[in-house]
Amino acid sequence: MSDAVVEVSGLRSQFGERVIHDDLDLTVERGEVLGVVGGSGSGKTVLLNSIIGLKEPEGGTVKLFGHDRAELTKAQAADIERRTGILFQQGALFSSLSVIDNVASPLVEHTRLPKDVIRELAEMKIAMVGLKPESHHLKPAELSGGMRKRVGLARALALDPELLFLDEPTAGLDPIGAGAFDDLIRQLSDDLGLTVFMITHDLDTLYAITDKVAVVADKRIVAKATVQELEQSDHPWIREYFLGPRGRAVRKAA
Ligand SMILES: Nc1ncnc2c1ncn2[C@@H]1O[C@H](COP(=O)(O)OP(=O)(O)OP(=O)(O)O)[C@@H](O)[C@H]1O
Repeated sequence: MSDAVVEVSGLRSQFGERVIHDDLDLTVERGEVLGVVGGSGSGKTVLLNSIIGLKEPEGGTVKLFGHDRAELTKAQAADIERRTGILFQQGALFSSLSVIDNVASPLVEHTRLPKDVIRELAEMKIAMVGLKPESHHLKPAELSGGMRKRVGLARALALDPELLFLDEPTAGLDPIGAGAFDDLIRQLSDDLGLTVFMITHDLDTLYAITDKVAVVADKRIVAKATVQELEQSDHPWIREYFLGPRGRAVRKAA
């Protein structure tokens, strides 16, 4: 039996007349770290939004943990929300809340745990992403971009999700910060068995931590394979991406 955590079949997405996805299929297996790449405007974020329920598909089905999104009961929707963590591109932190309150917010919303337990759990998550206790009382505006991403990740992990969505997690980080963030995600996946769906433009990330890479082009997923397999692809966009100058530089360094 397949152990798919995400199953997208025949997805059609449109804005007015404009078709973004047409008959798109994608499966994400349990425990997999999947990179999602594609040209600018190819529909990666729209795909993410369709999977997490921020965009209603115009056709096809999206299943999470075996449940069709279109047929969820309220209880199932809440259960899926609890089992899913999301790190948006800009971190999407609450600017008026401190680091610890940001990380605690999903616990406050989704559990009835006592305050001190919530605090302890939030502190654990903050430590897990490599931030020091001194950061607890800082506000998002007082943090560097890399720290903000870590806080966003700690918040995404607050409810111990099985499935984590990341939208360009290393964008805006310097190469050393990005490398450290990659290592952290891989380690979390290995230690906690997390399934990761990660949109990225970062070739270093793809080579360093993904099990498979899905390529969005021509309104569908044109390939889902390892980076080594994609290097052999005949698809023009994939060839340019992996075998162009940037791809060559990354492979040389690897
Ligand atoms: N709310 C919206 N209304 C109309 N068009 C939209 C909307 N959201 C996205 N689009 C269009 O859908 C297409 C896909 O957008 P999407 O953000 O998914 O691209 P992307 O692959 O994530 O790009 P990038 O790598 O540049 O972030 C784009 O052409 C965009 O203009």
